Amino acid sequence: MVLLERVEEHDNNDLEEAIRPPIKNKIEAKNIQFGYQDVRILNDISMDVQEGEFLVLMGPSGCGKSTFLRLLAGLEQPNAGDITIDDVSLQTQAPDCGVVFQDYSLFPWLTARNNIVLALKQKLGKAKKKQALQQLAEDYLKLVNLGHAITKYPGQMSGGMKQRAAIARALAYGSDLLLMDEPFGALDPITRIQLQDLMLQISREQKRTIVFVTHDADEAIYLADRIIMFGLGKEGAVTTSLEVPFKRKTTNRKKLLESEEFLTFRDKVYEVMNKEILNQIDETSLVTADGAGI
Ligand SMILES: Nc1ncnc2c1ncn2[C@@H]1O[C@H](COP(=O)(O)OP(=O)(O)OP(=O)(O)O)[C@@H](O)[C@H]1O
Repeated sequence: MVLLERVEEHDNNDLEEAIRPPIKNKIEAKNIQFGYQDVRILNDISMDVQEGEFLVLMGPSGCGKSTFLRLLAGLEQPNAGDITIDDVSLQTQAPDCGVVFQDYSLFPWLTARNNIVLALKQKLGKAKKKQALQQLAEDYLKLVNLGHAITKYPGQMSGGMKQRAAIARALAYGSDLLLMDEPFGALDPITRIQLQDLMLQISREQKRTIVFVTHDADEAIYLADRIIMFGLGKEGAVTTSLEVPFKRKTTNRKKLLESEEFLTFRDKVYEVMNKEILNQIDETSLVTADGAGI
């Protein structure tokens, strides 16, 4: 726990307390319903996320994955049902979570370090020593291998670097939960692989609870302890849970992706995905312009 050791050096109990990684962070969503006006998006969704679990959400476009993340982040309230973290309802206490989207969302006028210092200030309030916050921000940037870029502005960084900085900021900001909505969707394949490995390292070393949305089955299987597939039921989203049946990979990535167990499980994921997609097409697309079936 490099960061904690470093914080202890700062001799600042408040700061240490505030950024200490979580001890518990079990999430439970029970009978969640959510919609906009008359349109039902989520229908009776129940699931849990275990402490330290890497949960991946998949499913066809528009089925409500991002909406569900927004509920987990406390940005929207369910119309019915409840979400709790360690038995505390999000209706009574907002979650302490960091969020990473596809589009980096860094402040362009701040350096990488100051983007994180700002997040730490928002989290910790004022009256924290500036030097301690800067040091901590640098430590988070080193954690994501950006130690060489602490004074760079977003405009001077590649997409991969910006996304690393966004991950560092989310880690600094949220300690209960890390929510990631297609965070690597805009990156080239090599950078994407590097950041997947970074996320596995973070998940392993920091024991964060992570909920991650992707459309990429290989990425999902490589990262997840469990995959929850959203599908479009008649009344809104329904889910299927798929436990990844092999242990987290300290092994060689290429070997893993070519292994029998990986390929067999991928077939199963595709089967569920295809079923959901075909259901959606049945209900929406197989109709000609004059309303007749094809
Ligand atoms: N602010 C809003 N007002 C009305 N409808 C919305 C709003 N935001 C999202 N929706 C609708 O809610 C549904 C679910 O959207 P959401 O973004 O959660 O899906 P998704 O599964 O994340 O899709 P994708 O994979 O394409 O990102 C969609 O039909 C979308 O049009």
